[in-house]
Order: sequence, then C-alpha cells, then structure tokens
Amino acid sequence: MISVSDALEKILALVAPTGTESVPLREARGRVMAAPHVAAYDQPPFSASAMDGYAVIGSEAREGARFRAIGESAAGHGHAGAVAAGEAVRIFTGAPMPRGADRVIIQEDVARDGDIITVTAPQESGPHVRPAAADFAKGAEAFPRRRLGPADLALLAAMDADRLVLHRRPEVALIATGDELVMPGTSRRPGQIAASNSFGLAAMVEAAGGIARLLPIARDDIDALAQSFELARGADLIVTIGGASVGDHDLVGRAAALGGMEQAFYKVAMRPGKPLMAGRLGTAAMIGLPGNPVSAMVCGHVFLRPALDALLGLPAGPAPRRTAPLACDLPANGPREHYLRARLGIDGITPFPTQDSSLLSVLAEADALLVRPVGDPARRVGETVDYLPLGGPGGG
Ligand SMILES: Nc1nc2c(c(=O)[nH]1)N[C@H]1C(S)=C(S)[C@@H](COP(=O)(O)OP(=O)(O)OC[C@H]3O[C@@H](n4cnc5c(N)ncnc54)[C@H](O)[C@@H]3O)O[C@H]1N2
Ligand code: MOO
Repeated sequence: MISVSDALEKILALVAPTGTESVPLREARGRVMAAPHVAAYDQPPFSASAMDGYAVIGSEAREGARFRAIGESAAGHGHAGAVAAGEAVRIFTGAPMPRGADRVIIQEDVARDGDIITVTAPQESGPHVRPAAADFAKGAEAFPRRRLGPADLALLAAMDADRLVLHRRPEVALIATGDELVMPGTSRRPGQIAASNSFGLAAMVEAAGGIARLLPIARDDIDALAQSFELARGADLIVTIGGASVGDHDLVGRAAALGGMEQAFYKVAMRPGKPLMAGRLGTAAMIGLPGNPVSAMVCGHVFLRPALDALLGLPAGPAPRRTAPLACDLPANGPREHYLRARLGIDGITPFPTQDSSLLSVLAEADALLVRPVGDPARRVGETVDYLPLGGPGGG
C-alpha cells in the first residue's frame, strides 16, 4: 500500500498535456491556452478621454477660464485638428484626445453659451485622460495558466484574438462495472441498483474541462471488461469504477493486465479509496477507482482532478487545501489518510457522524472533506485541521 502523495505522483507521471487546436474565442470559456496570444494593437490605441466634457490644454484649466469650442471628438470619430490656447474640443468618453489637448474638463464643471464655455469649478481632479497603451501595449502576451474565465476572455478579445490555440479537451472514458448496476430510470431485477458515481465523475470531468464518455456498464466478466477497454480506445484517460477490490467478482485488475496494462500501483493508504489502482493501458493512462460511490468520488477529487489539470497542461499537484478550526473533538486516526465528509459552519468544521462510503446522501450535503493524516492523534475542539473545499453542498 502506498501513500496518497506517492499515488498522486505516480498518476501525474502517467499523463502528459494533450495536443493543441485552434478554437474560436466564443468557444474558449473554461478551456486552457496552449500558446500565448500576442496583442496586435496598443489598448487604448490612442490617448483617450475618460469622461464626457471638453478637451483643453491642461495648464489653462482653472475655475473661471473661458474657451471657445472648435469641434467635437466622439468615440469612433476623432477631431482632425489640433487644440490651441483658449480652444476646447467637445469630447466624449473613449474618444481620441485631439492633438495639443492633455486634460478633459468634465461637462458638469462648465457653463456653455453658444461656442463659449466657462469653467465653473476648481479643477483638482483629472486629467481624465487614458494614455495610449495604458491597458497593454502592442506585442504584450496573454498566457494565463488557468481555465479561461470571463475576464480572461474580455482581455483576449481586447487583444484582438478571434481564435486561440488551446489544449484539446482531454477525453475520459468512464466504465462502470458490476452485474448489479443498471442505468438510472431503467427497469431492474431484484438485487440491482442504479449506477450513480459514474454520473458524478462525468460531471467532475466536464467541470474540469474534459470530455466524459460514459461507456455502457460492463458486466463482471473478463470478456465484457476487455470489450469495454476496446471501446475506450482513443481516450486520454480510462477510468473504471468498481471491481477493484479482492472479491471473486472484482476482475478489473485482471482484465486490465490481460489487456496489457502496466500497473503503476495498487492500493493506497487512504479511506475511503483503498483499492485504487493506476497504470498505462496502450496510449491511455488508466485509473481504476473503487466502486463504493463515495470512495470513487473522493478519489475523483484527490486524483482525477489533478490528472485532468496535468492533461490540460496546467500546473498539477495535490487538490488545494484550506484550514479550519475543529468544531468538535475527534478520535485518533489510523494508518490510512482519512477524508471525512464534513460541514463548515461559523464555529468551524464538523464531520458528519456517519461516514460509510456507500452514503451519497451524506456526500451531497457535505461542503468539505476534512483530511486526517496517517496516525494523526486525537484532536480537540478549536485545533486547526486541513480540508478540501467541495464548493458547497452538491459539489462533492
Ligand atoms: N474483504 C475485503 N473486502 C473489501 C475490501 C477489502 O479490503 N477486503 N475493501 C473494501 C473497500 S475499502 C472498498 S472501497 C470496496 C471497493 O470494492 P470494489 O472496487 O471491488 O467495488 P465493488 O465491489 O464493485 O462495489 C462496491 C460497492 O459499490 C457499489 N458500486 C459499484 N460501482 C458503482 C457505481 N458505478 N454506482 C453505484 N454503486 C456502485 C456496488 O454495488 C457495491 O455496493 O470493497 C470493499 N470490500
Ligand atoms: O476504501 Mo473503501 O474506499 O473504504 O470504502
């Protein structure tokens, strides 16, 4: 049995960033850039007014000063001429500053009578001008190492990107295994249950920017599993669920070995999630998750998500942890790193009283996985512990 951190290291060693593709900007949300985008223009491309008002020579702008309005500069339509002493150009937010002018007097601070404007207030703030290239200069590079969010997309659009070079979305084949499983909403025989965690894992893969391929449920026999591995061909990552433990019908390890899997490890000192395996199967990495619904989901947080980061070319490492004070006492932990479904409150973090790894109802209400290190001694209320945030109830 290896430690969680060793297992993660071995899984990350099995995956490499996917190839690249050119994608329209509008389809890039949540995806990851594989090459920088270089700005084609300065932004703003010219020095621009930050307010609606009058562009003048700054040294002349004082209360009581009078100017003659000689023209207009609107956004998209600049003023062709220059501004000389005693002159002003009516200007609007975003419009190019006319030559010679270096200050805008906001229109609230002037009285206008025909072509003559008089400054009616002291000019203490300003100059209300955005210098050319204040946001970024031509040639500036944008290469955020994260999933692209709304602000990234706005910046990239400002940089004139219509397409981006992105990492291909990693394809993850999910294979639920077990004679007892049927698809939700389909008829079942006595003894059968709905496959569940495959849907949770598919959502996790998609939220992380991957493509989840939910393959047909594989029966508990070597041939059915071999067929599933065949169907999974072309995937970047093959994830099996169940059949990982030691029972007579736990055949995933054997079927994968017959299919040529080079095993990186089997069994991890964690709870839940002990019978986890990983290896390389053809061109794909393979992760064999334990079947218990919560075990599979916890392993998804701890191993699958970092693997997806690595496939997307992002910096990959352990799931980010936070700390919180304990809201109750905890007994000593045993020889496996324990991930307890927990709730965060104003008084700290409290694990749910029932932690059986079959209880999805408890996972759905949890907003954190409290992490107990191997051999952690008993802990008292108020002591600081680590947890993995789950993004609120339903996120786990
Ligand atoms: N003698 C031992 N028995 C078990 C051990 C052990 O060390 N010695 N380990 C236990 C642990 S820990 C786990 S975790 C489970 C994992 O076993 P498997 O990976 O072989 O999973 P299955 O036996 O196929 O299923 C376990 C449980 O989960 C349900 N299941 C499976 N897949 C799904 C799915 N896609 N959706 C919903 N539910 C699923 C399945 O019906 C079982 O109830 O082994 C322990 N046993
Ligand atoms: O490790 Mo199992 O995953 O405890 O339920």
